[in-house]
Amino acid sequence: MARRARWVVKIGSALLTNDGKGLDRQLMQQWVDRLVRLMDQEVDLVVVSSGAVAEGMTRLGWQRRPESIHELQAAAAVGQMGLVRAWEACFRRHDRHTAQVLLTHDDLSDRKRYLNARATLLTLLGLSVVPVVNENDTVVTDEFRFGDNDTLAALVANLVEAERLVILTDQEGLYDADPRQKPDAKLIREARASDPAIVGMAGGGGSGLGRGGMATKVRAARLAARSGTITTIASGRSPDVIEALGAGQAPGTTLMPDTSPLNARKQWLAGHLRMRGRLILDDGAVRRLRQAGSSLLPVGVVDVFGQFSRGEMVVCESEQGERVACGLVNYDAADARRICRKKSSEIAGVLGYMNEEELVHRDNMVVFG
Ligand SMILES: Nc1ncnc2c1ncn2[C@@H]1O[C@H](COP(=O)(O)OP(=O)(O)O)[C@@H](O)[C@H]1O
Ligand SMILES: N[C@@H](CCC(=O)OP(=O)(O)O)C(=O)O
Repeated sequence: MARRARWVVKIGSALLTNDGKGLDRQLMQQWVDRLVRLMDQEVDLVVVSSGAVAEGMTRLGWQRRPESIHELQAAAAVGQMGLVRAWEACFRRHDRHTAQVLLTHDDLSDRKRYLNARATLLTLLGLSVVPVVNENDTVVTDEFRFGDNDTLAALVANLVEAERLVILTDQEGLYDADPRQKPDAKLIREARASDPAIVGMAGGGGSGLGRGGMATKVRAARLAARSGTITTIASGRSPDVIEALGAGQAPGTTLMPDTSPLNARKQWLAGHLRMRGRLILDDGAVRRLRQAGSSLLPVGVVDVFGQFSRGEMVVCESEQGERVACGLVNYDAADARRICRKKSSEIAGVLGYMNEEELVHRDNMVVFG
C-alpha cells in the first residue's frame, strides 16, 4: 500500500504574531481548518511553528527584541507555552492531538539522536498526531543554533522525507528583489532550488520579528531538495493557499529539486557518513534486500565486524565479499553480534530490550545496483 504523503508546513513569526501584536488565533484557526482538510486527503502533517520569542515579548510587555541571548531565551520559554496552547486549541476543535517537539542542531547532526527523532516523528504521524516543531531556544548556544526556522523545517523535511515543504510567510513568495524595498519587484513562480540566480534575489530578514528573511528560505529549499522535497514559499495571510495546494495548484513560488527522492537520499546517505562496520549477510538476506525491498533483520546476518554505535553507517556484504548495501544501524556492534542469526522475536530476550526489530531499516538503507 502506498504511504500517505508527508508535508512539512512552516509558519514564520511575522505572520503568526500579526507583526508582533500577539498570536493571531483567528488566522491560526483558519489555517488549521484547512490543514485538517489536507490530512483528510491522505497527507500527514508536521507543523514547524516560529513565534515563541515574539509571543514571549508580547506576554512580557517588551516592545523591542532584546539583544541579550538569555533574555531571548527567557522570552522563548514564556512564549512557547502560549504557542503550543494555541495550536493545541485549534486542532482540538477537530479532535486532533498535537505534540510539542523541540529540536536543536545537535539532535539532527548526531546520528543516534537523528534516528530517535525520526522514529518519534514517524510514530506520531502513525498515530495521526500533528507534531508542532520549534527550535529548543532555551538550551541552544549561539554557535549551534539554527536561528531561523526555515533551516529547521528543511531538516525536518529531510528527516521524514517529506514530499513537500510549505513555507508560509508575509509575502506572496520569492520576488526578484525585496518587495519592501522595491514595490515593483516581480514574483518568481517556479525555479530550480539549485539555481544560483535565486540566491542573489533573496535579502535578509525584513520584518524585525523573524530572523531568516528570504535568503534562509531559499537555502532551506536547497536543503529540502536533498530528500527530493518540493518547496513552496507562499503567503500565509490567506489560508486559501493551503486549499490551493491541496487541490494541486501552485500558489506563490515553487522551488523544484533536481533529483528524484531516491537519488537524493542515496546522495545524502552516501555523502555524509563514514562506514564504521561491516555486516555479513546470508544468501537469503541478500536476495530479500535486492529483490523484495526488505529491511535487514538480524536473522539474516551471519557475522559482524568493526566497532560502531547505534545510528552509525555500516556496509552490508554477501558471504562472497560483494557490497550489497549500506545504511544506518539500529544496534551498536556488541549488541549486533549478540543478536545476529536470531529471530526478531528473540531480540528482547537476548538483550533485555528492543529498539527496533530490524538491524537496518529499509528507509535508512541504500542498496547498490
Ligand atoms: N526577494 C525577496 N522576495 C520576498 N521577500 C523578501 C525578498 N528579500 C527579502 N525579503 C524579505 O523577507 C521577509 C520575510 O522573512 P521573515 O521576516 O524572516 O519572515 P518569516 O517570519 O515568515 O520567516 C519579507 O517580509 C521581505 O521583506
Ligand atoms: N525559534 C524562534 C524562531 C526563530 C525565527 O524567528 O524564525 P522565523 O520567524 O521563521 O524567521 C521562535 O520561536 O521565536
